[in-house]
Amino acid sequence: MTPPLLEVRDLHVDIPMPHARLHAVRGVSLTVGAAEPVGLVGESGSGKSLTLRALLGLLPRPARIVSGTVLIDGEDVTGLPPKRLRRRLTDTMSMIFQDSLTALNPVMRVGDQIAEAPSRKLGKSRAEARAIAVDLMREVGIADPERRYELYPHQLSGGMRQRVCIAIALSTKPRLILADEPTTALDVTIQAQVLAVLRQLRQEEHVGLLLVSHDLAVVSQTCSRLYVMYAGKVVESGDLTDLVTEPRHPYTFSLLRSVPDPDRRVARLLTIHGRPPDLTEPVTGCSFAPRCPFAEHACREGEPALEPVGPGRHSACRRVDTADRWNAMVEEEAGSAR
Ligand SMILES: Nc1ncnc2c1ncn2[C@@H]1O[C@H](COP(=O)(O)OP(=O)(O)OP(=O)(O)O)[C@@H](O)[C@H]1O
Repeated sequence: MTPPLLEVRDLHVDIPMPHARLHAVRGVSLTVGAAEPVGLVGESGSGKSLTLRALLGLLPRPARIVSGTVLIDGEDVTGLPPKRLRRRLTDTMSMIFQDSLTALNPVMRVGDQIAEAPSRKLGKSRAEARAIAVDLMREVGIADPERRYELYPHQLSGGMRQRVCIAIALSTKPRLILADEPTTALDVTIQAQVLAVLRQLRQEEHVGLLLVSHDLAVVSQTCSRLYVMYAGKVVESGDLTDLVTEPRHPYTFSLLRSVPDPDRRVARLLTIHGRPPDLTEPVTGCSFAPRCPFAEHACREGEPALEPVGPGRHSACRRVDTADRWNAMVEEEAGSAR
């Protein structure tokens, strides 16, 4: 069997604080296949960005990787000397950030920023690098690329700037793009256009995608497989359609039921009360139990591991129940509260 393009095993990231240590990523494992679009979802602070940034050695200070293994095409690259490791990672992956304005150099023409990697890393002449940049601009849907090549970031709209960032990410010919909330700063129409560009890259250029978002709608439009993160851990994973139609973890269920769905018969939206646990303290029991509408006494004892719950499906819930039953319980409770 072909190994996945990227495999992460048991990644732990800590953030030393003045009087404590925040265990922000607590044993995340995931895989992304060649040309596969994979989503990483969860609410703010669940450790999605740190997971993504750790992969490219772009952790913000003072966060640091405590342990974990990264495999590319089945080869463990973690033990490579730092320079070779960096090379291997950046040859395979590039990253797109949420804020295109800070990601771009404000005093450099956008075209030159796209042409930089082809000329510096791929050894192309100025003219060749320029031609590559213009092609990339066209590929990501920037009309009139020759003219726009000359513009500075502030002269472009947010959507156009994000396209420039995608073109820069593509300029090193990566096999995988890591995208951290790439559309969060954009309005809905532009968001849809940028997501369409990412989908098209996968289909036409066979570039894999690991997309981080707090927004289930965004990942649902773009990805075929999902990892759901909560309090620094993956609590559920599986095929998008299965996971959305039949969630197997109450956190995923609650996320799905907290947004309006025109296809759903039940009208009531679920609010996830409370806050995630303080990860400077040891987690005892299921980290979601204090907020879980279905938690039992046993859920507060020992943190449940991520276990297989079906073909390609994993869930870290002791009470692997059906969404139908959960829906019925929520409706029943709503009924008795009325
Ligand atoms: N540079 C930093 N210094 C201190 N704490 C940090 C730093 N970066 C992240 N954290 C903390 O680490 C935890 C995980 O952060 P992370 O950015 O990965 O979350 P996230 O799921 O991507 O959410 P968001 O979308 O809000 O960034 C959070 O509690 C966050 O406050």
